Amino acid sequence: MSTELVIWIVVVVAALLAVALVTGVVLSRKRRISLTEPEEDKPAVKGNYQAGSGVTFAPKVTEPKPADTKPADTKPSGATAADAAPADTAPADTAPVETPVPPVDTATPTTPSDTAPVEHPVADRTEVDGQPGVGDDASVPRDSVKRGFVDVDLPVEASEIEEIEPTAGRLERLRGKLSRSRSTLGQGLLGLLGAGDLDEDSWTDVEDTLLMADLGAAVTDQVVTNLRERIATRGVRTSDDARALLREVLVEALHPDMDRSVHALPHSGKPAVVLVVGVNGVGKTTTTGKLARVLVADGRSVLLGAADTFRAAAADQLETWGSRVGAQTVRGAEGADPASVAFEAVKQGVAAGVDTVLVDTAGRLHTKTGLMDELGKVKRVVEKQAEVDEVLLVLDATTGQNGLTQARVFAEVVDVTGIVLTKLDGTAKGGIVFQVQRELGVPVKLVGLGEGADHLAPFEPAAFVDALLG
Ligand SMILES: Nc1nc2c(ncn2[C@@H]2O[C@H](COP(=O)(O)OP(=O)(O)OP(=O)(O)O)[C@@H](O)[C@H]2O)c(=O)[nH]1
Repeated sequence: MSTELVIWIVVVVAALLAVALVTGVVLSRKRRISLTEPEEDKPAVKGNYQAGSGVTFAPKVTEPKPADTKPADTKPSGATAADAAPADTAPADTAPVETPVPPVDTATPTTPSDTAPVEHPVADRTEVDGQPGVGDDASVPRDSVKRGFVDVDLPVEASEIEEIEPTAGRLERLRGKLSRSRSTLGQGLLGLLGAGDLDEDSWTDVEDTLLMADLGAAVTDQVVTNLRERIATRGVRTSDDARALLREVLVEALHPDMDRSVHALPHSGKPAVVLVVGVNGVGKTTTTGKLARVLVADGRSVLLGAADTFRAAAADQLETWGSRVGAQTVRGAEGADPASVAFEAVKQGVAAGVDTVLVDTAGRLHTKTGLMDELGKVKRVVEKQAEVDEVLLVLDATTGQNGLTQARVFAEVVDVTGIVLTKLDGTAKGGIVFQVQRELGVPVKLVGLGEGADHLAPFEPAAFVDALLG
């Protein structure tokens, strides 16, 4: 073999090696590029991941109370009829419970009609804590078929409270809530009066029934005297006659002519200011929230003042109500001077031109004179900004005589202009309504008939007596 041939062989081999080397490098690069391609697809995967964060697709659901009103755009696309109603649910004294829902792909919206929902293990799980369970994929595999929208059934409570009930006729609709008082007072009295001729013992039983229902001695005297007179002059032949007479006398005792309108509308270019006062736990914050809800439903703008700086949770609770109805809440630091918070709330309300400022005050014990003086200070300080139009004293109907004692002390400190009697649903002593009005000479304007957001009713004497008599 000649030297020249050897050289050619070496050159050819070297050339082949070079070609192989270049090909190997190119193939290796190509492989790397193909690995990066899924990275470019990541936005779709990322989209799914974000959807599962709970921000966009986690409607708040509260039990047993109303949840926050969320802007419409936070509702899951493809929401069900239940979703479509305002997510305004959530009890005030309970922090709203966030219920994550399974992630829904927003990157490529589809509808159930064009893409049949595809089963997904996470969606099927009942405990939807947002984390994959054993056997689940950590995320939706990229190559899996995209799911359509998932219909999420909200708890029944949530959809029930989502619609704001009109206030007119609420007492009639909620009359069932007075069943305990009806069975003791209404049915007891009807039974006695409908039994025919009444002897002294029967009248004593009538008196006892009225006293047991917390009408108090003075109102009981008045009712019995009126009943005896009218039965004597008109006569009672049927149970319907007895019912009509009893109704007449009880309605009269409730002074139906009293002005029960809540003074919560603006005047003189300034918002109306309503102070909500009462001792701890009677339902002030709840009532403030329910009232805000009613005002907003009537088209009024409301600002809430969380002047209960004594209990931090009260401000949170009020703020929750505020967010549910779209009302701003002004609050101070825990332990701050309640008067300064009330002052600031009214100042901001005036500046913002709202219709009503509702101030929830601290529920101080009436035995603590200094603290009660503080309430007087709240009123005086607020009045530097705007007139206080209404001071609503909230009383818990289940506390009976104790509630009356509280009422007297509050009436000494501030001019109470209206009474809200709460928790009438939980007592057989609905007769407290009669007594409290007589004691204070102030009308019961609103009654609380449950913990639900719409369980606040304007007080109407005739409807109340009808509910008691069944
Ligand atoms: N059944 C029933 N419960 C009510 C009613 N009104 C309020 N409540 C409940 O009473 C409890 C106390 O209500 P709050 O509004 O926190 O009372 P508060 O007076 O603001 O209490 P403090 O902030 O401690 O002064 C809550 O569990 C309410 O849900 C009512 O009309 N009926």
